[in-house]
Amino acid sequence: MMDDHTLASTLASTARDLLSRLRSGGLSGPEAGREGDRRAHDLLVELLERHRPGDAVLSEEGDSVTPDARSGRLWIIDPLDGTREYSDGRDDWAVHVALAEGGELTAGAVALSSGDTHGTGTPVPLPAPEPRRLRVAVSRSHRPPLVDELARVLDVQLVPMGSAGVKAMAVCTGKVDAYVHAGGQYQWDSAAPVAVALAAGAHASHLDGTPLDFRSPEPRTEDLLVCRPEAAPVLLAALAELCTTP
Ligand SMILES: Nc1ncnc2c1ncn2[C@@H]1O[C@H](COP(=O)(O)O)[C@@H](OP(=O)(O)O)[C@H]1O
Ligand SMILES: [Mg+2]
Repeated sequence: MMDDHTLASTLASTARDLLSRLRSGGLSGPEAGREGDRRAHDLLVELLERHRPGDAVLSEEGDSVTPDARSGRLWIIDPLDGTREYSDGRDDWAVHVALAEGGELTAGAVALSSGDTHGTGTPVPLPAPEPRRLRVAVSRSHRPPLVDELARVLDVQLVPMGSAGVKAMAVCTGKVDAYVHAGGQYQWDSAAPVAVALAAGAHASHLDGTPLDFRSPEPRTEDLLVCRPEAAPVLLAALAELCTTP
């Protein structure tokens, strides 16, 4: 039997490959987003039923889960993160598969459109820091005003891109130093990216530094910081200042 880390990576890669085939088969625009979301969800649910029949699943495209499921083994999946970018024919989309046990993230994988899959089974440590202006990944289409404020007070370079998984993996590969989001998101947007980033040695928390909660029955979350560990103190201090300044 595959262990949970291997299963998360295999499932994410399999759904990513399906999504890539759908698009290269000519699907585009809003129909690509709708079909991609649905087909990737159906595939992941079917594979989880086959490989982990006793486990619960929380998916962006599925139903809510019971409190019992929250205290046991719960797969938190986003079959297509960055649906807008996928529909637009861009490459900044990803598949997220994470496992939470009693609310603790214990495995996860993010499959990128490039063919790379980052997983907790084979975590790659963050590359050495580079002496440069801090780079912060930010949503293209849900850009929080707070990050423009952050760029002003800290003189950071903002790098817009789609998908929470793509942004968190950009921290893991050293393309950027941080990913900052505010204004809302869901547990399926952050669970796998956070599991992989933590395994690679990154910092992940709310913008006020409090831990993320994947046991909460409310799937909506407020904000997210994923960053290189040495960047966390300066970012958290600046964010605390901005959040208390009227
Ligand atoms: N303010 C907000 N409210 C709800 N969801 C949000 C949000 N901002 C971002 N998201 C979700 O977070 C994911 C990453 O967003 P972005 O690409 O803008 O960084 C997207 O998931 P989906 O593409 O799975 O819907 C998006 O819908
Ligand atoms: Mg998403």
